[in-house]
Amino acid sequence: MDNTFLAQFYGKSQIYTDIPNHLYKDFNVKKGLRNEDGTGVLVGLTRVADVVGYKYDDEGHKIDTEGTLYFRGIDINEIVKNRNGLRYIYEEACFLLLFGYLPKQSELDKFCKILKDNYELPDDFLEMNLLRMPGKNLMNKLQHAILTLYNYDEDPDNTDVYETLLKGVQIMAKLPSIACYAYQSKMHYYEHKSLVIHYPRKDYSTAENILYMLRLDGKFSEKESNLLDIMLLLHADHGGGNNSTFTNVVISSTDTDIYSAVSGSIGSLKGPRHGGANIKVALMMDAVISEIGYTRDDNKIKDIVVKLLNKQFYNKSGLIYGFGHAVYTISDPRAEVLRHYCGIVAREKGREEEFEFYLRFERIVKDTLLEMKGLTACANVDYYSGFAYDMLGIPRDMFTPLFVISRMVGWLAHNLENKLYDGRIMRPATKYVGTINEYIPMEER
Ligand SMILES: CC(=O)SCCNC(=O)CCNC(=O)[C@H](O)C(C)(C)COP(=O)(O)OP(=O)(O)OC[C@H]1O[C@@H](n2cnc3c(N)ncnc32)[C@H](O)[C@@H]1OP(=O)(O)O
Ligand SMILES: O=C([O-])CC(=O)C(=O)O
Repeated sequence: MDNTFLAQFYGKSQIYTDIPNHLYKDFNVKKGLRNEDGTGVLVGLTRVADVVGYKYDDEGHKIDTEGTLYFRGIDINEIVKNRNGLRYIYEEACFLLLFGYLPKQSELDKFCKILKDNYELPDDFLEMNLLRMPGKNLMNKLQHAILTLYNYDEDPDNTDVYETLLKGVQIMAKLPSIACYAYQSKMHYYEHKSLVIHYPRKDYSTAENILYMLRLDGKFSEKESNLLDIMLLLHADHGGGNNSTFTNVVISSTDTDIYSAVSGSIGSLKGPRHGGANIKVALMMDAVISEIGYTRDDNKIKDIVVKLLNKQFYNKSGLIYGFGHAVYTISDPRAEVLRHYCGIVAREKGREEEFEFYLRFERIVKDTLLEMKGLTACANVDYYSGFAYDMLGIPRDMFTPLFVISRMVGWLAHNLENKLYDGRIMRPATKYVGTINEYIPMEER
């Protein structure tokens, strides 16, 4: 495509289209839907999850606190701590998020059975949509696959709340197979690897099936599936304000089908400032480690951190992926859990040197962000998740798709809540700040 003219039009357009930055302040526009103090503009009420990173003192000043994440009022740390050998901790969290209470064993069994009965994909779906049409990016492929599921639904445009629950649970159950097969298909087509297709097993949990479907020999240890189960739990929801969940609710508020809304959420989660940060962290750490190795020299690490912030290294975005958060400043509770597990697994797998480097890098990034940008920022969930997945032998292509598998339940829970208790089409306003112009006939321009 010859872009010369487009470049010329684009260059000329800026005289006509420019919006001076001060106007945002003049009209009190909340850029990024944020208040002056960085907190999010209130756009809804929820009882699904609470993301706590600050409180207000008596004078109304924002005070940063350690991060806490509650699912239906229960601290996620309590869920992780009380695991007690349960194989279905993620499924238990799904029940909790969807129905608001902790299931009795019999209720959890019934819920898991519904998921298991829906694990498999419709006839010909695997062949027609995944094997014959491999995708070079799994997130885009997931969007495509979800939109295609619409065609297999007899009543896809039914947006009734209960129907949405049924459809959503079916999507949740099928996502692990879709993602794993999309990965296998990509590897086979683009990398000429052997095509591995294991059908999901009904005696396996979501976490177990993912490991089973990804591995050639289908084998995994209990420790590995336990860690993945916890990771799925940690990613399952993050309140109504995170970009992909908000996207879901915005799209659904038009009363469109759930397949369109989920596809939109996947598009949002792919972004490197959101869920896609987990791949960026892995790539950034590759670049850092190949430059300075697992050095214990803080100065060398600081130099590279400064270069990252000054847009002189890696992708020159100026961002350090895996750090910072819209709500958490002092700590992201999910990163705390993951750091703990990464330490344990790294020792078992002989990867202590790498883990210690991650710890040092984390400390220096935090100090440098404060020093250079005045920003109190912590490692977020995406900083340690890739390292953990890597130790589980999970390929990078699957990092963000795993987030989708896990977060689907959060999207669904907020979608249902919004349908039940808000239900109005989302329609904020923008202020026109251009001029009013005459239409000039062609011969006079
Ligand atoms: C699952 C998740 O979505 S967790 C988040 C995953 N994303 C990442 O890890 C990407 C890196 N982090 C970021 O881009 C940001 O911290 C976000 C998107 C997570 C949050 O963004 P915001 O809430 O807008 O950031 P915040 O208001 O705290 O940032 C203020 C300033 O600090 C900068 N900043 C924030 N995080 C970082 C970072 N990781 N590296 C460098 N600078 C940063 C911002 O660019 C901004 O600078 P500016 O005023 O010069 O433009
Ligand atoms: O809350 C956010 O903005 C991003 C996040 O951590 C998540 O969605 O898990």
